[in-house]
Amino acid sequence: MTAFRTDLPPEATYPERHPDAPEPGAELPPHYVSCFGCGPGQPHGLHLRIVAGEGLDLSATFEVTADHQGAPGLAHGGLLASAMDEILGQLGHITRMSCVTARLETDFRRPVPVGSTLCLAARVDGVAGRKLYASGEGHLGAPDGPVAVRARALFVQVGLEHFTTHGRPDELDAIRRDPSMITHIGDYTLNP
Ligand SMILES: CCCCC/C=C\C/C=C\C/C=C\C/C=C\CCCC(=O)SCCNC(=O)CCNC(=O)[C@H](O)C(C)(C)COP(=O)(O)OP(=O)(O)OC[C@H]1O[C@@H](n2cnc3c(N)ncnc32)[C@H](O)[C@@H]1OP(=O)(O)O
Repeated sequence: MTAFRTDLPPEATYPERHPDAPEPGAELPPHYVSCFGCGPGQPHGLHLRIVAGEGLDLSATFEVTADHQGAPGLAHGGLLASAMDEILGQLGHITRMSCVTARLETDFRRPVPVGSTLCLAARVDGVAGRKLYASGEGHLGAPDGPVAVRARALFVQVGLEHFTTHGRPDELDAIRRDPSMITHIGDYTLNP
């Protein structure tokens, strides 16, 4: 049988919920105000509002609008993958690991009509060193509705230098002027 690169390795462990993780039921702050997935200051974004679960899990709703079309009246698959990337990536808030997506696998199981609400769920499956394994689904209409999209991902923990080395100076300078544009996870310090 084929082993997928997001299969949990044998050395993976299941981490504790971090004591500084958002309270169960709390809405997560956007990690960056201009993020396409969660940023309130991003006019073209998905504006996902993500809520912490009891354990190493998150939920969110994605209102699918005419702006999200691929085929007429149907959501674009790439945007559905983006929504899954966002909620899976935000699991770093629960483990306090600042991560970037290394691999994202997506199964599209049903078409998602414009006007539908997609109820997203995501959970940590395990951690191995810097690697965080996660999976999730998007349910049509309700949290127990039919599964329209399923995703598994591997995230890799990175330090602040990942962003300061690769990010565009204009945006980095704007954050230095107004650090409230980002939410710190883990060991980020902007002005060491
Ligand atoms: C002042 C500014 C501050 C800004 C901060 C603001 C916000 C913070 C932002 C994000 C974090 C917060 C929340 C996230 C929320 C939303 C989700 C959206 C997330 C994204 O949308 S993020 C964009 C897309 N994302 C990328 O832009 C990544 C590009 N990429 C790289 O930057 C490198 O590629 C990296 C870092 C991934 C690894 O590079 P590296 O050099 O550090 O480490 P290396 O290559 O050794 O990999 C280590 C181990 O992972 C294994 N591994 C790696 N890749 C694999 C693959 N594809 N499949 C299977 N295994 C893989 C290796 O095999 C090895 O495994 P082993 O340790 O067992 O050998």
